[in-house]
Order: sequence, then C-alpha cells, then structure tokens
Amino acid sequence: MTNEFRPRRSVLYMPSSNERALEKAKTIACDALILDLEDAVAPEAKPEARLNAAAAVTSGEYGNRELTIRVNSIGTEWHDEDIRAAAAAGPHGVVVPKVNSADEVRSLVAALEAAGAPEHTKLWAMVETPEAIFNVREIAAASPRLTVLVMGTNDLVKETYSEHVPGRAPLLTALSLSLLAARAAGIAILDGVYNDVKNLDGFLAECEQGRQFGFDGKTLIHPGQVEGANEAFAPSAQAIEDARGLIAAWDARETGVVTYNGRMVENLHVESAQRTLSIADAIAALG
Ligand SMILES: CC(C)(COP(=O)(O)OP(=O)(O)OC[C@H]1O[C@@H](n2cnc3c(N)ncnc32)[C@H](O)[C@@H]1OP(=O)(O)O)[C@@H](O)C(=O)NCCC(=O)NCCSC(=O)C[C@H](O)C(=O)O
Ligand SMILES: [Mg+2]
Repeated sequence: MTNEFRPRRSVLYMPSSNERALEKAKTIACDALILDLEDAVAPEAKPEARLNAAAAVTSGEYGNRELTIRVNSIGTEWHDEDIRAAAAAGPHGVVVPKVNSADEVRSLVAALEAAGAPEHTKLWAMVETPEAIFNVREIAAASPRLTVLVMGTNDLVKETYSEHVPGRAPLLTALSLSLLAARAAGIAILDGVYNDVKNLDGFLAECEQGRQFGFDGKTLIHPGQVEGANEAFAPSAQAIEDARGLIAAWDARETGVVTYNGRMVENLHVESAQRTLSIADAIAALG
C-alpha cells in the first residue's frame, strides 16, 4: 500500500445536471463523488452539466470527499470540451468511460496535460467493453497518472448480451482479470454499480462479494447505498482485533513459526494484517 492510499469505499455517481443532487451530495457520507457528464445526462443538458460540475469542484464545499468528473467518451462531440473544462477545474480525478487501450490512456494523459490539468488531477479509466477486458493489463500499467480502474458493469452486460443475475456469474471473468491487472500495476480498482436501488439485501450481498474479490470499494448510484458500502469495504472491528493480535503474536515469536488463534502465521500474514490496520487508520483519519 502506498502513502497515497485513500479510502474509496463508497464512490457515488450523480448526474451533474441535477442541482438538487449536487447540493445534497455535500452532506452525504461517501468517500468520493463522480460528477457525471456521460450517461446520466441528456444531450441537451450537457453544456449546463459541464458548468455545474466545474463549479462544484472549485466551490470547496464538498469537505474531504474526493471529487471527480466523468467526461463523455473519446470520439463523442462533447469529449474535448469536457476534458478542457475538467482540467481547468482541477478535480482529484477525471473519469473516462469506455477506455479500450493503453494508447488511449496515453492520449488522455497528454490531453489533460495539454489542457493544463494540475498534478493532483489523476486519470480514472473505466473498464466496460470486451476490448478493454482483453487489454486491461496494458491499460492499467499505461501511465503513472492513471491511478484508478472503474468497472462499468452495466455496459459490460450490454456489450456481452449477458444478464444481471445474483452472484454475477457472467461477469466474473471480467471482474477477475481487471482486479488482477490493477493489483499487478499497483493501482486502485472500484466495483460496478448495483441498479436495483430499493433492494438493500441484494446490494449488500454484492458489496460483500466485491470486498471478497479485493475491490477497494464500490461505485454507487443512490445515497441509500452509501452506508452499506462504507461498512462492507471497511475492516470490521473483529478484523482489526485479529490484525492487532496476529502482529503481537508475531512480534513475540521465539521461533520462525507462530500460530495465532490456532492458525499458522507467516510474514505474509503480518503484511496483510498491517494493511488492514493502515486501511482502518486511513478511514479513521477521514473524521
Ligand atoms: C436512480 C435515481 C434516478 C433515483 O432517483 P430518485 O427516484 O429521485 O431517488 P430518491 O427519490 O430516492 O432520492 C432521494 C434523495 O436523494 C437524492 N439523490 C438521489 N440520487 C442521488 C445521487 N446519485 N446523488 C446525490 N443525491 C441523490 C435525490 O435528489 C433526493 O434528494 P431530496 O429530494 O433532497 O431528498 C437517482 O438516484 C440517480 O439519478 N442516480 C444516479 C444515476 C447515475 O448517475 N447514473 C450514471 C452512472 S451509472 C453507470 O453508468 C455506471 C457505468 O457506466 C456502467 O456502465 O455500469
Ligand atoms: Mg458505462
């Protein structure tokens, strides 16, 4: 885990055309916001949404939430203007949908730099096409400015003609390959959205699955999903206690082999326990 680690348990999309949602977001306990200019915004509303998103970023009214802008995809009539506006506003991240190759990542980074994006404005690439899945390892490693992959599971289901089902069997290969690519490149990765906003049990089950997979957090579409994601992607009190106990047992060892609660402990388990405590500390530091 790097020094730049920050919690991204709950990352909430909101249409930048929806001023009420933009206002409400100032009080929602999510770790990050994606101010959307793409799918959640109708074509005729895009220019105003672009202004709203830039104003939100520069307002300083969103506390310590990480702020990102999702631009329209490469090749659309809005993309270039979105990139210029986002670069000028200087959010923590510019989220680009439907990134298909490492060359696209490098072009996006060049475009951000040409538009004068500040150093702290990172690139977040969405993985949501079959082509991206086949290229995901190269995408993830294409630039140091790319710090987060975001799964676009709605588009993946659309593009593969599969279906949204409990357990997400049709998506497991794509999720797994993307997760491996992010970890190999040492960057963060966020799970996709859960569309059925009224089905809390289904949502929590998917959060649990995402955490077990290794995702850093989940992208969300409704404020009612924030609390569940914050809990699911944070180390539980039990996990923190176990991590402390395991590290204490390791530190007190007299031989190379230790057990804690009946389980073998090796250095790699200590590193995992230290990561758990670092995540817990970073969450606590959010206040
Ligand atoms: C899904 C929704 C359309 C539901 O909207 P609505 O019926 O209005 O919800 P509620 O009445 O329950 O809302 C209660 C209050 O919460 C505010 N609200 C709702 N959603 C958000 C939000 N996302 N962020 C902030 N605030 C929100 C409402 O304004 C209400 O406030 P108040 O009146 O003051 O009480 C709606 O939730 C929505 O639009 N969600 C976001 C949809 C979106 O962004 N979609 C695009 C991203 S998903 C995607 O494309 C992923 C990827 O690309 C892929 O392919 O998978
Ligand atoms: Mg999408």
